[in-house]
Amino acid sequence: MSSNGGNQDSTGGITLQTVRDALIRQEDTIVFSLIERSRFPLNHPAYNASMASGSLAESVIREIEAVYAKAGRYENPEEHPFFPEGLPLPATSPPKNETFLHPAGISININKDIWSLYFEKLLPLFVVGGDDGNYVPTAQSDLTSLQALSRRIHYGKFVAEVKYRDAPEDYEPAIRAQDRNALMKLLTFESVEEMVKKRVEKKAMVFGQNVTLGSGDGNKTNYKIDPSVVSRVYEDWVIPLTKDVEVEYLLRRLE
Ligand SMILES: O=C(O)C(=O)C[C@]1(C(=O)O)C=C[C@@H](O)C=C1
Repeated sequence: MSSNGGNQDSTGGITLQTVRDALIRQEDTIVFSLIERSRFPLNHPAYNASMASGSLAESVIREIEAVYAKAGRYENPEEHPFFPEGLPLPATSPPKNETFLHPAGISININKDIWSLYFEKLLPLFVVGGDDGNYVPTAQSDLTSLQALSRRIHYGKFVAEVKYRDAPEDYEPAIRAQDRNALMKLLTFESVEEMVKKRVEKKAMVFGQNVTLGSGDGNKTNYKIDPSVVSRVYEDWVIPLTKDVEVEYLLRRLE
């Protein structure tokens, strides 16, 4: 819980409200990162797998992740690499903090799905077509967005752990039966999802409005990315994938 101001010990202080607050704070990072990415056109050659070792985006991100791995970034249970295979070990061993999460769920990593979804479905929704040749800054911007989305989606582990600890008697029968549908039902709060979708749409309006000093065009509101697209990104992918992580985590909660 380090990135959002909640440095807790193994159990202390983490509640459904604090994990939801962390998700709300992460919305800011996601919305800003998508706005920043929209500065560049699609720049398809950056992620078209035409290079021997995959796309330019992939090779840049692999190198950056290797540096991060050496620095110990992925020792934090909130961080998940996109290319975990063959990463170097941390140069110095970080202090071993006891984690809040159940050990069997820590290794869940759905970044491969997030990666293909991001490039195939999400980018074309809010980025204009075209090619301005800025491939490396584009790849860097993609990584920032991907990490923000990945952190939020994998945060489902923390949400699931809190929900389980709050009511183990509700979750245990479904976990023992390995019943995904029952778990999905138990962890779903539709009214919360509605609020999330509305709030991210509003954030996209506030953070992405074009600011001018002239008084003449005050009623011509113009956003850097379409706020309804941000809401849709949450509705169609961010929330469902967070819930998938929650279910996967809970299925392993009694191992
Ligand atoms: O806040 C929760 O309870 C969550 O599990 C997070 C979340 C979300 O992804 O925003 C997912 C499932 C719930 O239905 C509501 C919201």
